[in-house]
Amino acid sequence: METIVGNLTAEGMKIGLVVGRFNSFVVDHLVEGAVDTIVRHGGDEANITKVMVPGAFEIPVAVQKMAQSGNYDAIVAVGAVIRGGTPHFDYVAGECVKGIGQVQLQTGVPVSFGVLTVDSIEQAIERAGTKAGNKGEECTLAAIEMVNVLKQL
Ligand SMILES: Nc1c(NC[C@H](O)[C@H](O)[C@H](O)CO)[nH]c(=O)[nH]c1=O
Ligand SMILES: CC(=O)[C@@H](O)COP(=O)(O)O
Repeated sequence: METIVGNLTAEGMKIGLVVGRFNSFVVDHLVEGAVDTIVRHGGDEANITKVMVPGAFEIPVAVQKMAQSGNYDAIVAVGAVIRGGTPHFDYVAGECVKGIGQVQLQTGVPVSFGVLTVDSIEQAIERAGTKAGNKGEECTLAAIEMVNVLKQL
């Protein structure tokens, strides 16, 4: 049986980082985790292109344009959607994840989902570098691995 596994070296990779600015007090830590992960795995910070958009709803269109450019080996999307008192959360989070998934399949460019979808600020803080890890770090590792997996297919 042949098993294909992607290693976690980011050497030579050009990575797009699309950042939903909403809830920046949390998202800034996701960005830190993403950049730190790329550098710690052999990537060059000079090869990261960070794009700021207003919120999670705008992430997919920026991801799409970057993926279609052919200039990036992978794209990492980070943001934080925190549930409020109305159904708005469902629409924002739903469109974000659907759009990102569509771009990945349409372009073949690995796009990792590092957008927190949480019920409280506390849950967001826990997943932005405290007791539940850093979603920016996790999704960046996934992006790096997928670049190295897809190269072998
Ligand atoms: N409530 C959150 C938003 N809302 C803003 C939308 O993402 C979008 O920017 C606006 O509807 C204009 O099109 N965005 C988040 O990223 N996180 C939230 O909790
Ligand atoms: C995710 C959201 O859009 C949310 O933060 C908005 O809060 P609300 O539902 O109370 O308007």
